[in-house]
Amino acid sequence: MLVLVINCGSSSVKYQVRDTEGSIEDTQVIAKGLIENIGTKIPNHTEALEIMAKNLEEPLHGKTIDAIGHRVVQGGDIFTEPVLIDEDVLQKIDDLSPLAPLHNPAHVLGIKAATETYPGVPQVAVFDNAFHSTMPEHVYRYAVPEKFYTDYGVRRYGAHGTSHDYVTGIAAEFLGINRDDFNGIIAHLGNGASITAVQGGKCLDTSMGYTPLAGLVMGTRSGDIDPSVLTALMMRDPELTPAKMDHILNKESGLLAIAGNNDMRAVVEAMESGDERAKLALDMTSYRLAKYIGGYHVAVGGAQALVFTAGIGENSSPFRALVGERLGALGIKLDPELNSVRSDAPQIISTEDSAIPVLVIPTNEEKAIAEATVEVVNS
Ligand SMILES: Nc1ncnc2c1ncn2[C@@H]1O[C@H](COP(=O)(O)OP(=O)(O)O)[C@@H](O)[C@H]1O
Ligand SMILES: CC(=O)OP(=O)(O)O
Ligand SMILES: [Mg+2]
Repeated sequence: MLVLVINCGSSSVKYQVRDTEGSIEDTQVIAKGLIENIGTKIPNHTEALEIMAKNLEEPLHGKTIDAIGHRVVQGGDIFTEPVLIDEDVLQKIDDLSPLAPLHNPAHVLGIKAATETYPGVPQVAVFDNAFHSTMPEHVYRYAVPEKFYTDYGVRRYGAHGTSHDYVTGIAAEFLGINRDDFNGIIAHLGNGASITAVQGGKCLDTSMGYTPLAGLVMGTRSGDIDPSVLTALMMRDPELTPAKMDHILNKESGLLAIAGNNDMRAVVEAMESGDERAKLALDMTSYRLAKYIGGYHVAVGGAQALVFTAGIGENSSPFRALVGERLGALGIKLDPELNSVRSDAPQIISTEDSAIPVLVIPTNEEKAIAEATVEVVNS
């Protein structure tokens, strides 16, 4: 079966075609690509998907796509497993946009565009929040009046779950631990970044919340902030509308606000050449992450491993080293030599006498989405 996996972000589309060859477990990549600058150089997602379809013509050699799997960040309380997309599902994904304002509107456009480009091909939505649906109530609830929860669904949902789930499975296997017995901490550090406390192979807690704005300091997102900052600023300046505030916290904050750049490579380079703002940004980012690691170590009753994944987690040894330096109290020690090796396979980067192993595991959301898509279409 040929599965097209589409990850529509707010300004980009990542896609992959995978041949499942009858095997759900081991899909092969036939073609992949990334289309950026949607909203600036490319007007909208419809045109982006037209470009994608053109790019795919040659690698597909006239073969047809059998199914399409979409990454969808937010399914709220409605979707906690992959579903076949119909009008009703599409409407619900759209209705959930306040819970993922950067992502869900883009997914809706992507699904509509794919329906036009590939009419009649079954489409499946695979939700980022699904893996986090096992969080207990005392973890996912906020200490605010109950009606916010009952009437408006205000609670922690989490994101990047497809990645956290996939990496959890690989980590347990790599360590030779039965997944159901595995307690670990998974740090998915990309443009958006989140960390998950895994207990018994399931999600116990995660740093993203009602929306993907919460938790860690990210490329352009603030992460955790005292909510009074928002109300105080908005009361002081009438020009600061909720939409503007949302934009500032999601798009103009994080590394970009402190260091003047949202790309980890550039920020590390700036720090190495003595830039004080870059150093502050990296101190803030690594400190926040280390604090979460300490908290989640306690939450899971002692993690058996700490895992780094995604763009920054897999590639930035300097950033991992900064985090590692803050974990001495837990007896966690990185091996500088192992940490400097770039590998496409799972690897250990901690010393032999580190209290727990620290791993780098390349994530593969597309593979997981393709597998889930095949399962839904076949069932
Ligand atoms: N070699 C590298 N060194 C440091 N950071 C990197 C490297 N390659 C990618 N990154 C970081 O990874 C981020 C993108 O991660 P990724 O997981 O692809 O994010 P997303 O899926 O949210 O687009 C970039 O913002 C960049 O800072
Ligand atoms: C949920 C989220 O933050 O996703 P991304 O990292 O792709 O922006
Ligand atoms: Mg990503």
